[in-house]
Amino acid sequence: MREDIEKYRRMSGVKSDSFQDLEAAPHWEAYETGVQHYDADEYLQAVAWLEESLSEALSALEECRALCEGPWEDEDEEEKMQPGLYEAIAAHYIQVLKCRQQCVLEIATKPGRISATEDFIPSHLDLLQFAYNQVGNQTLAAECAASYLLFYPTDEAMLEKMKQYRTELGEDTAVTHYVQRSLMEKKLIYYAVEHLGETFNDPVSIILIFLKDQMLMRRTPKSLRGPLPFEGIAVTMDSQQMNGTQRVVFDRVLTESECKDLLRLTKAAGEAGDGYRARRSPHTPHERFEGLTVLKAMQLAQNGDVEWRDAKLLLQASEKSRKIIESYFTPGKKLHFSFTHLVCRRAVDGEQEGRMDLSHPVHADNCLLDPEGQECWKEPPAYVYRDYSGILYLNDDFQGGGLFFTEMDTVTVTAEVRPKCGRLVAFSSGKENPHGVWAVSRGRRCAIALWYTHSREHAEQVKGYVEETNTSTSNISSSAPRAPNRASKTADQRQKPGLDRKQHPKVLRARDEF
Ligand SMILES: O=C(O)CCC(=O)C(=O)O
Ligand SMILES: [Fe+2]
Repeated sequence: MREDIEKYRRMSGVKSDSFQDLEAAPHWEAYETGVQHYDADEYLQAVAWLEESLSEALSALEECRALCEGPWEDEDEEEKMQPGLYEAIAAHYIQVLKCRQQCVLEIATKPGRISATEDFIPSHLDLLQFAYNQVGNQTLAAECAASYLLFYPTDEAMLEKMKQYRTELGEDTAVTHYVQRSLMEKKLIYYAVEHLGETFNDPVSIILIFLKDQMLMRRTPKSLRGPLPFEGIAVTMDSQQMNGTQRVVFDRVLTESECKDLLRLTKAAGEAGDGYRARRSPHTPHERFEGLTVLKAMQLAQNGDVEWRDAKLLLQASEKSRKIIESYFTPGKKLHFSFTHLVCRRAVDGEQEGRMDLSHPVHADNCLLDPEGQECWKEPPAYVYRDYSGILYLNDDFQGGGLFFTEMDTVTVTAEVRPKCGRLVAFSSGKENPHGVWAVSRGRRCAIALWYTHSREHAEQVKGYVEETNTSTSNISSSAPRAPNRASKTADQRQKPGLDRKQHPKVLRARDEF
């Protein structure tokens, strides 16, 4: 392509302005220039560029929205949705609304990237608010703060700033219009979800969190969490106690004897050598990995290499965890297995002295974490279809090996979980839950790592086995007594992992174990 362009350039009559970049996104160029000035503390220039970017972004949004009016994109859907005139009109209108909502993602996607930058519009307001304040324009700073609060009405830091501005406040009318219109569209779509059997995956959930909560509160005033499908399981820590969102720790999912049986199976896993794509030490040379998939366990059982009972127990434990996580996080919405892996990490003797690394570097399970850009790119090679993650621990007789959650910076630890037999930690697989594992410095740490998806296409192919064992799942440790609540860490107890404890790679990271 470059050569072609050079060839055209050499042709007589072709001028440089004859070349037009049809993919150009002026708001992105302005945004990046604005952010560069902002980072260099050049706030006057930052303000000019960011204002330009914001107004370009809003007009790109209008253009995109205008293109949503039009014929059906999906003819199959058209056929499906033709029961009557009113229904057809409603379905068409809902499609237009969904398309318009999608536009927010389109403008927030940097040319050349697949996934959108989260909070693109609000982040303009956040930066502008600070920059205006720096250049002494409190009125405009306050306007930006007020506009930002339209997106995040309860953001404490911004509310605090608003108090400080103590000035005659206005709101940026363009942004007010944008937010109100978006809210109205979401309300209509949600009406359709509730009454017309539509489904909707909100592309931008910021306003939605607020809106959906209000709507759900009306219907289910008490708790949004579903009841657990098994007796005897304790919720030891919830999201709030873990200083995050969509995180939970359950205890007593397995009994001591079930853990023992599963640990017996891990011995076979070590021998079978089915660890992380045959790499013995995918994350650190100081530990050896041994892994066993459900399918492999079944094959080994078929060959008589392991006990059927143990292989079945692996499947039952996985299915039990799936049911618990589904009913806790997504009551009424099916979660499929996406991948299940019985994994042990064994400290290599004589390799622990002066060790600085982690057993598993900080990562998110469905996106590529970019701590510097405070982004997590939901694009391949990440396993983007993973929606929830679970880890069911089997033992605690090892040193180190705690699971920890961090902020997006990958260094500020917000919660820690000490593995032990029967403890299941579960969390949503996205950027809200970066996590890692401290070095295992002595012994062998075993757990069943579980990933789940809402997407049927990405469901793990062990369905037949699951159905076969489904009826007996409820037998495993379903009547154990409840465990006592465990004290949680408060926000001010958050710690930064010391540099002596880990390395912080600065590059984009994919989960690289398979
Ligand atoms: O074993 C653990 O505690 C976490 C492992 C993990 O995060 C992963 O495999 O993605
Ligand atoms: Fe993970």
